[in-house]
Amino acid sequence: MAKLELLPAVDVRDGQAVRLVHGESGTETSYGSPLEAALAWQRAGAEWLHLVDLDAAFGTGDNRDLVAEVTRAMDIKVELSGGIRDDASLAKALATGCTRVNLGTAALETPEWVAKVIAEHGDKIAVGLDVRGTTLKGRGWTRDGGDLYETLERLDKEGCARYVVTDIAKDGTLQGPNLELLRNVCAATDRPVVASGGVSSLDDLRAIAQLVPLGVEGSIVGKALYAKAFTLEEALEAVAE
Ligand SMILES: O=C(O)c1ccccc1N[C@@H]1O[C@H](COP(=O)(O)O)[C@@H](O)[C@H]1O
Repeated sequence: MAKLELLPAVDVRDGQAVRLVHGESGTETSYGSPLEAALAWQRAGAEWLHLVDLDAAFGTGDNRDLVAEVTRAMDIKVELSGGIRDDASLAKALATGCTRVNLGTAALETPEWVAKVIAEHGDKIAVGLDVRGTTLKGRGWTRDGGDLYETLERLDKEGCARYVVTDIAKDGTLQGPNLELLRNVCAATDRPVVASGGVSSLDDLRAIAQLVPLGVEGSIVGKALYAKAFTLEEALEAVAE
């Protein structure tokens, strides 16, 4: 059985590595330098980094130069997201050397552009399906963007390579992942799925790893690592079993 990939997260707001609760602006807990956080995950054995420019996602400015610096400093694969919504922001993101980008709002608001960049860049493009219930959310998770399964069907037809599925109700809460949502999305698409939101324990990661045969390829881990619920080394060992 393929191993579950783990993607430790570094979310950047106002130049700092932060965690939010339910993705809500104003709930930030700060964890210092994004570069130091990213290097710490790399030293601990991460093969991937999930790097988010939260200001760009919220429309409160951006940390583009900083996330580019962090990406360039990494020897590991980087999934870059936040505010990648047009040709200029996509070109800048891809120029960092990241392995892939994750598009959120654009997939909801400018579907023609997303279809075009999927056709041009293939698996360098993932789409983030950030949901409350089955309603997609864009613009810093503040604006409704349509139905999850209708959008998934459209993106599948356009050749989208993979999806990053976040249950907003779980994100940053340490309440455990939404396994039912992950199972439902895997049943609706044959593309790989990266799970996001709610991981609180090594048992949560083992439960997500059980979904690998269904199509779950990886899991983002954020708050649990920063809150020291377990170490990244322990997490990597747990999913290697
Ligand atoms: O990751 C978060 O906590 C988060 C919170 C609120 C908004 C967005 C968040 N994350 C990432 O942002 C991108 C979406 O950015 P955009 O809509 O394309 O500008 C999404 O991929 C999430 O990874």
